[in-house]
Amino acid sequence: MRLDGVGKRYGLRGPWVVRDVGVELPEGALIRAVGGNGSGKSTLLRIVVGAARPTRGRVVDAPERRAYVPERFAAELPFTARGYLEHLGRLHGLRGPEPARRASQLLERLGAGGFADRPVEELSKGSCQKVAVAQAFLGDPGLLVLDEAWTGLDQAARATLDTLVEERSAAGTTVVFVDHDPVRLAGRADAHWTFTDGRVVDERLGRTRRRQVRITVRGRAAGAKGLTELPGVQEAREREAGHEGGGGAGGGAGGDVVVTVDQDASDDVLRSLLGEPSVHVEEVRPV
Ligand SMILES: Nc1ncnc2c1ncn2[C@@H]1O[C@H](COP(=O)(O)OP(=O)(O)OP(=O)(O)O)[C@@H](O)[C@H]1O
Repeated sequence: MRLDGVGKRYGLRGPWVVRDVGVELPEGALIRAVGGNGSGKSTLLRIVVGAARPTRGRVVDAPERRAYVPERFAAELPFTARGYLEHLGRLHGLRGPEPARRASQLLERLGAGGFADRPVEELSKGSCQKVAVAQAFLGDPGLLVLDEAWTGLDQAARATLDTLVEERSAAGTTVVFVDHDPVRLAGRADAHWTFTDGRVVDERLGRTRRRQVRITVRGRAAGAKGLTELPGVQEAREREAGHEGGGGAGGGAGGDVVVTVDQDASDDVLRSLLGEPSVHVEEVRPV
């Protein structure tokens, strides 16, 4: 994905708050946006995620599935926290019991299980922010944009959000985030976008990501279990059942397993997967 000559002004004669921005968003990159108040970060993030249109320029090759935690979350919702997340889960393509399972799991992880059945509009600001965060992790997006998503969360939920972001990033989602804490995900970012009066300097941090390959297999009865012990395997994850393109059975029994493996070890891992009876290799692709 990339932005090409993107500019934005509000109103016909308003000042340009984003000017001629050309940046690349490589698949799976973790990008931090940095800059003073009013420098254009939120405006550009809205354009990146498709929540606003650029006045000039264009957004090229944006992934279809996108998730967003906006700077301000509209809390006047006629739903309970759980009901809202389940509803969104279905919109994200989750089927059967999956929306409920994922909603409960995310609310628990964020320490929000205790108010899952209260109306969102009655929740405290921090609790509401947990719902705002949870909704962005329901699906399996190609792009995730977080605009000060940590703000208002308690310490435990902030740490959980760090972990959720790292999980998504390891799974190949491109992530763009803004946060006031300068050490937030320190050492993890692949690039910094530094904003000054709407202009952006794209600094590649040269974090050496090892080249990796993602192998999707179906029919492995033991799910992801044991796969991370194979040399070169960085992650093995059961794809959520009921998700579009996901395996049907769930719990790993016959569902899809996505294995992320260092490229140098990928031939050996493929050989051992192909050696397993009843395993079908669905897809092999570089990350
Ligand atoms: N809907 C809007 N209508 C008019 N002007 C806007 C609107 N949204 C933002 N602006 C203006 O655009 C400029 C950039 O705002 P933006 O929110 O993108 O900056 P930011 O870097 O995210 O700031 P902060 O760190 O304070 O959140 C500011 O001058 C702001 O007042």
